[in-house]
Amino acid sequence: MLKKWISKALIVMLHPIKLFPELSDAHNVRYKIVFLQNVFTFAGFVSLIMGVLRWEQQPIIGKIDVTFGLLAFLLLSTMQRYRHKIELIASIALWLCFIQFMAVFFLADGNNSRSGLLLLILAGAFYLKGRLTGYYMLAMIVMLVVSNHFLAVFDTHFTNLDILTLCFYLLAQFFIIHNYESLRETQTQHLKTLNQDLEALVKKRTEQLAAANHALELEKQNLKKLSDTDHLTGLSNRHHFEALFSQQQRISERDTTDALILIDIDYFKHINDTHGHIHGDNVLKGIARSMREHTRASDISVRWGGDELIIYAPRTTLLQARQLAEKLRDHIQTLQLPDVGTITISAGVAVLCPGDTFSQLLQRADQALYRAKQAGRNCIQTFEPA
Ligand SMILES: Nc1nc2c(ncn2[C@@H]2O[C@H](COP(=O)(O)OP(=O)(O)OP(=O)(O)O)[C@@H](O)[C@H]2O)c(=O)[nH]1
Repeated sequence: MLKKWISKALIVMLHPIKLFPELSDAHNVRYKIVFLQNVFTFAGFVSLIMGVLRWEQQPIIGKIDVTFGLLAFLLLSTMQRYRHKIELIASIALWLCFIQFMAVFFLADGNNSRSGLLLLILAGAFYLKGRLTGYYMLAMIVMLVVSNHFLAVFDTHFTNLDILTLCFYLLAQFFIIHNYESLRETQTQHLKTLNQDLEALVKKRTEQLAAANHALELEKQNLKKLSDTDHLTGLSNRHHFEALFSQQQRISERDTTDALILIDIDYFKHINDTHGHIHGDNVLKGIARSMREHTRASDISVRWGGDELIIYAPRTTLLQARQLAEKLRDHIQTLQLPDVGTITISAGVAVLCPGDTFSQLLQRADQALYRAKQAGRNCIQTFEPA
């Protein structure tokens, strides 16, 4: 039963969270470690020296001092290994000091300065564990000192005046530290508020920046699309195709057959001259639309310049490309364009051979197109590889 109570009391005393709920403050950990290192070193040496000096005259106090001196060094080395347990170590240190100083206060004789020790514990309690623990300590010290004085459990040889003076000292120190702690807490709270405001501002600015970045990125993509697109037909422009072609060429080097269909509108000059440029533009747009409708997503439809258009069809054989061109030609001649009526196209088809340059491929398609025009227009010709 007694064992159970002792262990319960120990747990309550040593567990900083249970006894001192307001105190665990991560920001103070570093300062507490430095503080405790100093305290343990200093208290260790002082207790050992005092213990040796008192050993002869006051053996009990001498032994207590030596014991606590050794404990201080033990705690010092423990703290190096268990820095993350700083709150627990601080609690242990506080209670050990409390026991040692109270023991010295009650058991040592003829030395009035021992009451000064009690002021030290109070300061340590405030510093290590905050205001609440400071209040507890003050209450315990005053209660123990006053009740011992009246009950005379230990004969301390203090007079009534001595005890009254000590209580005043303790109260004076309490007010000083209490005011200091209140001020510090207010400042900490103020800093926390400032920090929160700053964090909120940074978050807001970050979001604004992200939104601006997103808008910029969209604008960039838009501009890129505009610079890659022929504004009349909406097809890729020559510049974009030339840039793309270098990538397609790399694909063709990996044993694939790519085809190029070079399309030219028949008698386009005549259409322009007869119906005007606006109608000529509409013809170009109509053919571009047909090209988009008849090609796959992987094909690239390009306005090469003037009335010349290109379909670049990756992984397509000469036969397949010819069929595509025929289908397109067939479709276009069935279109009935307002005011213009029927139009036709001619096309030359060639395939990319390994190691080809773009101009070689284009040249072959152009030769085939020339033959289509020579053959009377509205037809497809292919350039058969040797
Ligand atoms: N409406 C319009 N016409 C253009 C545009 N670009 C070029 N052209 C005209 O397209 C015509 C191209 O004609 P040519 O290539 O000489 O020959 P064609 O009349 O098509 O005759 P063939 O190709 O031999 O059947 C020229 O009159 C150019 O002025 C454009 O953006 N809009």
